[in-house]
Amino acid sequence: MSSPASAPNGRKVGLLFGSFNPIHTGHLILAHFMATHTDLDEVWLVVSPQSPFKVGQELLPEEARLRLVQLAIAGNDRLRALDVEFGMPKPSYTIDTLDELRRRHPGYHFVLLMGEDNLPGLPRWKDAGRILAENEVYVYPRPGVTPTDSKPQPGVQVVDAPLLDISATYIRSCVRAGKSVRYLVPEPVEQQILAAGYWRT
Ligand SMILES: Nc1ncnc2c1ncn2[C@@H]1O[C@H](COP(=O)(O)OP(=O)(O)OP(=O)(O)O)[C@@H](O)[C@H]1O
Ligand SMILES: O=C(O)c1ccc[n+]([C@@H]2O[C@H](COP(=O)([O-])O)[C@@H](O)[C@H]2O)c1
Repeated sequence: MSSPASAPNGRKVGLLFGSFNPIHTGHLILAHFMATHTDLDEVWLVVSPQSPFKVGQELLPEEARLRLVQLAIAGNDRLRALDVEFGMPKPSYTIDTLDELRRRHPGYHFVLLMGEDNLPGLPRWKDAGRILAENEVYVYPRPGVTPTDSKPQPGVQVVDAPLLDISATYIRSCVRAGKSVRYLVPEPVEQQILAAGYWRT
């Protein structure tokens, strides 16, 4: 990946925005891969209280989702969990958070990360033109996305990485059915899901 022109001193940080309902091994492999196989120094996982595209869908409270993210990334000094959107208006518009993070961390060079399934919908995001003009986007491939769904765009790079057919939807369906999610989520996340009775009660 090319070096940024605008990061003379700052660290290059990837931002993975998500509902994380719950975080799973797909997110973790994506985040760690980006932090270690690209020019990024670290990856921050930004927990969104309310995705504009998932209004009305079942969501654990944001604090519970953040806790699961914190449990999942404990001990990985390349990854960090962010609750910056908790105090911002809902739904959670990524352009507003990018502006807020740039205000808070002027020395950092941010890169937007996403799974390939999000790419076709990106033109419909708030201020999509500005998002693409102001940010590099690194995309992790995802099963089920056909190449015609994601047209090449300047500043958008799809990394070459192992496909991970894991989704939060699938994790929730397993938990609801009383099936094990061992290895699909980290062990502390599984324990917390079971202890709290998420999607069971
Ligand atoms: N298995 C995966 N492969 C590649 N990208 C992924 C994968 N799982 C999640 N992502 C990406 O992580 C980001 C956050 O995803 P999100 O929290 O919505 O998880 P999800 O598994 O897609 O959830 P759900 O199944 O509830 O829609 C998005 O950019 C999404 O594309
Ligand atoms: O800013 C937008 O318009 C926008 C539209 C759709 C999704 N997003 C963000 O993208 C992230 C992943 O969204 P989703 O719907 O795949 O969970 C989440 O953080 C959302 O807030 C942002």
